Amino acid sequence: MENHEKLLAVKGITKEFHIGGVFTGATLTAVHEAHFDMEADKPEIFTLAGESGSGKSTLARLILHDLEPTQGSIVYEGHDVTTIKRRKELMQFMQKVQPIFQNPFEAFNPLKKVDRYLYATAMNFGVVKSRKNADEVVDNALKSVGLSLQEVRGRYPHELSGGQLQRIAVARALISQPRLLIADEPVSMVDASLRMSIVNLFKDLKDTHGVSVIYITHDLATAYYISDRIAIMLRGNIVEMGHVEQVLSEPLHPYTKLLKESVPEPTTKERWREKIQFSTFEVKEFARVGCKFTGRCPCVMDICHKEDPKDYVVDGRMVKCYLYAEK
Ligand SMILES: Nc1ncnc2c1ncn2[C@@H]1O[C@H](COP(=O)(O)OP(=O)(O)OP(=O)(O)O)[C@@H](O)[C@H]1O
Repeated sequence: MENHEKLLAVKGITKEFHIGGVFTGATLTAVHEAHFDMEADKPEIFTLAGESGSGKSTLARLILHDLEPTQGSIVYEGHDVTTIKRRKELMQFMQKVQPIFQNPFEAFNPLKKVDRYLYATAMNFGVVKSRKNADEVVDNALKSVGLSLQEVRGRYPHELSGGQLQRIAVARALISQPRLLIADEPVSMVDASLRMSIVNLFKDLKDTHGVSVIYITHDLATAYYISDRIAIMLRGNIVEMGHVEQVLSEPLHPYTKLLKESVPEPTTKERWREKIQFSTFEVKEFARVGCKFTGRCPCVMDICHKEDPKDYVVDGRMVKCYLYAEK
């Protein structure tokens, strides 16, 4: 693929799901007109954060071409991913944009030696012509995640820790030399004591290998620690987006403020507290006209019930809230 200014441009992407029965069903907008860019010449860690059901995974699946959008486009290095039809194009795209999943134990068959996955990936993407030539490629990928082929060769998943397995999953993703990793809650199933090393690994991949990462999490503490920018999602909408320091130190959207307050101060003991669940609000909030946060917002105004707020730019960050509408 050629060089382009933007690595990724998400343009007004929307995904609706039909829920319930044929006659009694409803439409749930899991992602609503999301847009953001990532620069090609400036690797970054971009976090999508928000409570459960805010649309983070749906947005990730849309970018990965795993779901078809209802509306909008996703442009990777100048190519609209949403129009990919041919397998060859899909393989070229997958080579450059790789997913990392939440549960490393599910990513590997317990009856299969883990190195086989790495060799198969090298072959499938045509990185090497034969398995005989793959040792160096596999070893290099493992070394980028702090392991080696010698340590991993011939071992089954149960012989490795969750942290090691997640590293191997990252190594596997690196074999095709991707420019973008999409990591959906990559540390939440990993033992607490090993999480920081995985989080640091993403930072290291960005700094030393120029790999950009879309990091999806509930956890604002790790988001703060590794991200360059952050987008806060609420019921399918990106409600605040900007530099992580700015958004999390001085949040503007009342929802970002609430999320921040739900997280304890990042003492080493408590920083990993995970889920922020508000699931009883979920269905009501998705169906709400106007801002989805009106039922919980301490600053709610009449206008908020009537129409979706626009994206306002305040001090270089985007915030979707009438409090910041130009007077
Ligand atoms: N295939 C589907 N059919 C119907 N509804 C779906 C489907 N996939 C997701 N949803 C709904 O879309 C909304 C957003 O879900 P999504 O998984 O993207 O949120 P999330 O922020 O990633 O949550 P979590 O952190 O719990 O994974 C939820 O209400 C979910 O139930």
